[in-house]
Amino acid sequence: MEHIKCLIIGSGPAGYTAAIYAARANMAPVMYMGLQPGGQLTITNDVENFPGYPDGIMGPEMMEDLKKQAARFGTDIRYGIATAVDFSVTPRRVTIDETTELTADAVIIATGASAKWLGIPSEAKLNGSGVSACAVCDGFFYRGQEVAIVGAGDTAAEEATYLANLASKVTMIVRKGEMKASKIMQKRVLDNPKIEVLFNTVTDEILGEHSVEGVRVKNLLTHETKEIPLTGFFVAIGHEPNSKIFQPYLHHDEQGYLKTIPGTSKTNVDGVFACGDVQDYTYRQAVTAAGSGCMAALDAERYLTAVGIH
Ligand SMILES: Cc1cc2nc3c(=O)[nH]c(=O)nc-3n(C[C@H](O)[C@H](O)[C@H](O)COP(=O)(O)OP(=O)(O)OC[C@H]3O[C@@H](n4cnc5c(N)ncnc54)[C@H](O)[C@@H]3O)c2cc1C
Repeated sequence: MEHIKCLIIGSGPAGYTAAIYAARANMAPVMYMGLQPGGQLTITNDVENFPGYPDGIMGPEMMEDLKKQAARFGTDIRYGIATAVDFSVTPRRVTIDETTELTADAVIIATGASAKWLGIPSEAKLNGSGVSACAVCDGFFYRGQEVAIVGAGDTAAEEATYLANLASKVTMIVRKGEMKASKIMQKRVLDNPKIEVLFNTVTDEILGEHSVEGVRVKNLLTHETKEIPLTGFFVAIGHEPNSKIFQPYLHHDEQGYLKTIPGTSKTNVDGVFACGDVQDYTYRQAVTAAGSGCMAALDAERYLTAVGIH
């Protein structure tokens, strides 16, 4: 069975940053990239808020740069998905693609979180062309334009308020007769003159051939449909952290986000570290993921030194 000193699971900004630091610290990191090599940024176009790119950069290109940088220092980057773990034994045991067993002295989990989508065909067709699951990332592109946001929780309410600072009008589409968001967030939305909330309403179809031109919504009480012209369509119905296989061993919240000791990347299991969106319900940005990837590599290096593994 192969033994690895530092195993990194996931190849988003968190995983690659951890790999750069781990490789430069002589930790011989091995990375498994998972189903989505490069992570969430490979499904977006312009990234304009990652420091160091004054003219912005395409998401896939930025992830290719990160990959090259991690490889340059010797990271062993492999295709494969971690399908099972056993963190009750030392060294920690990980199964790749249900067949390959390996052991690792330190494990860095950087498996990210996946946005939940409505699942309608027009949403998939226009994803990245006006459809987005990240208001903080993409709201800027719709300055002075009309947008819609779907969702009813705190994140949707927060993102609607964020969008209202940029867009000329925000239509918030809420399936039920009330929001799930906290009372204070609801009030903030309802008091905002730039936000119109459509209760008991669902998205029938996002309109447009090559980019979003509008949305057709349906009122569930009256069954009436109407078309609203707009250019941006945001989905804020939640994220699912990719943490299922780790949950039997690692502390997590009710949504599955892994818990780390505040101010560190340490989980409740020695030698197992978590970074990026899989442990971050709050910020979920590339730069915060990268920052926590750096923390995970440094925490792993100090752990290996402390237990005498060189
Ligand atoms: C449409 C969109 C646009 C965005 N735009 C921006 C932006 O402009 N600026 C910004 O800062 N942020 C943006 N974000 C958010 C940003 O993409 C995330 O915060 C960031 O990618 C999180 O990085 P991560 O490394 O934690 O995880 P991810 O990028 O989610 O990567 C997770 C990695 O883990 C792998 N993985 C998962 N499970 C397994 C497994 N079992 N075994 C092995 N590997 C596994 C996946 O294959 C993937 O490589 C955007 C997000 C979306 C969806």
